[in-house]
Amino acid sequence: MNFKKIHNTFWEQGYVIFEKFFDDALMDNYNDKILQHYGVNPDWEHTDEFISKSAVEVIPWFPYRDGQGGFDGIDKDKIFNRITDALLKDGWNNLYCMMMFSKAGSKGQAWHQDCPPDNPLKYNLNRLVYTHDITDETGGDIVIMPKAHKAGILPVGKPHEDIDGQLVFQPKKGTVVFLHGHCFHRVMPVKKDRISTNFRAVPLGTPEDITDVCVYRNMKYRFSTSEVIEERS
Ligand SMILES: O=C(O)CCC(=O)C(=O)O
Ligand SMILES: [Fe+2]
Repeated sequence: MNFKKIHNTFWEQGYVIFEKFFDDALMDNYNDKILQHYGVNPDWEHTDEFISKSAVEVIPWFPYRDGQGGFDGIDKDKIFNRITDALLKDGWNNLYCMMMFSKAGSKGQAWHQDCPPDNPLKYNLNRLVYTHDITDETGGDIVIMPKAHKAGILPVGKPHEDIDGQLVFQPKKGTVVFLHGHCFHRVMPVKKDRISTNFRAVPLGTPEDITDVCVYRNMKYRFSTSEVIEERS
């Protein structure tokens, strides 16, 4: 693996993608485990105000916070973590591991930045791992605006509207996407139940609550208090 090239691609584009990174058996095992957690008809955890205003429909689960863990096949993978070393050269910590579930027929996730981009040195690194194929049938493509980690704040606009230059991806089982938290991204509407997993990391010295405030095109939202902290128009 050419870690220097990976580093350069990530820092130029704001993301870097690896296909077939994890093997099918591990992904199937984790996919089943996640589905079992959610059960067949999970309830939304966010407030109705958040869901309607943000155009985000996703139910998060933090398995390591529940003391269940159980995803070390990803979390402790040597190459996965060596790539992280290469991206965050001055050291890093795990932030948290978050599983995400979106029901068939739901909106996906509107354009956002995972944290405000006020300080370019304060950000989260998404390490997204896909445990099942994303296809035309499933919907839920991930859309990324390349280089937007250097573009300042996400422009005001309609939550799901296309942005010139956006790239649409359908990650397959075992794909890993390393994505800068300031890089604009969204998830297209979901046609079949969708799972994604995120083993978030942060550079050393980043506050633990870095992702508490998320930037959308129409607002900034604080998850810990479930409130819109700024309307954007
Ligand atoms: O589920 C995805 O593909 C992306 C989710 C996302 O926006 C995130 O984890 O920050
Ligand atoms: Fe995100």
